[in-house]
Amino acid sequence: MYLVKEMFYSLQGEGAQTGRPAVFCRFSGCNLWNGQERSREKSICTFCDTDFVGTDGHGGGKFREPEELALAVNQLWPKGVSGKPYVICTGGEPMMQVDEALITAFHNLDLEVAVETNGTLPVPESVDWICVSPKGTATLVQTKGDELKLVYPQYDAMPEKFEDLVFDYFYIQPKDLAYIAGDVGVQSDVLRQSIDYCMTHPKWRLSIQTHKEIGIE
Ligand SMILES: C[S@@+](CC[C@H](N)C(=O)[O-])C[C@H]1O[C@@H](n2cnc3c(N)ncnc32)[C@H](O)[C@@H]1O
Ligand SMILES: Nc1nc2[nH]cc(C(=O)O)c2c(=O)[nH]1
Ligand code: SF4
Ligand SMILES: [Mg+2]
Repeated sequence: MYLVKEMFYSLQGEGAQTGRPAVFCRFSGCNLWNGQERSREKSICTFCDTDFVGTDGHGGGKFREPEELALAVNQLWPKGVSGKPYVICTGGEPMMQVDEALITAFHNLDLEVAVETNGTLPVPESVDWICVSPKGTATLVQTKGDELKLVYPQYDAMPEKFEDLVFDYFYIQPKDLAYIAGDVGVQSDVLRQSIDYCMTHPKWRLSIQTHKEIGIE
């Protein structure tokens, strides 16, 4: 059984695939936060910008079989849009649910498969695009992939810790402070610090959450 919060067709807003059309499949639940605001502060991941609780979002639900979920995703790729359909498995933490059977079901329908993961759980090699976004003190187990996209700054997870891992692209993504309760800093300072870091460490590129800027999902 796969629990999905929501599914929608949009453009990848972040990282190396920015601007690319994709079906987003947002899995329910996360291993670094239970999604309840009252436990945010004491969770391992404190700045999450996403509601991943339950299955009540648009296109969300419970899918008994991998083929059933793959079909539902495939149906969100608009008829007549050329090219291979691209699905981004996100969440919540998708690797709590994504398994070989689901990846195979996607591939059998000729979909290209990406994941957005916090890197605390292993990702099968069969996934076509792996984006790892490390979180605070959480132990990283997925130490290779296509892109490493670090939300910045995180004082328990600074870029130096990750720069020798095996990824093709390294991104700094300014932390969006809008979701954090209390006095947590100034958004313009976060942006300035992120720009400064990239300008002094050319291995790292800036990733802006463009979907938030242009007002799409
Ligand atoms: C909601 S997470 C879901 C996937 C997975 N759990 C993870 O953390 O990578 C999707 C992406 O949004 C990023 N993100 C979450 N909250 C953010 C925030 N407040 N500011 C910037 N990026 C954020 C995550 O780091 C991740 O790259
Ligand atoms: N447009 C858009 N791009 C995204 N890239 C990663 C996202 C995510 O929440 O995982 C996301 C998202 O929520 N929307
Ligand atoms: S690990 Fe990802 S989904 Fe989980 S709380 Fe953090 S940003 Fe949100
Ligand atoms: Mg998002």
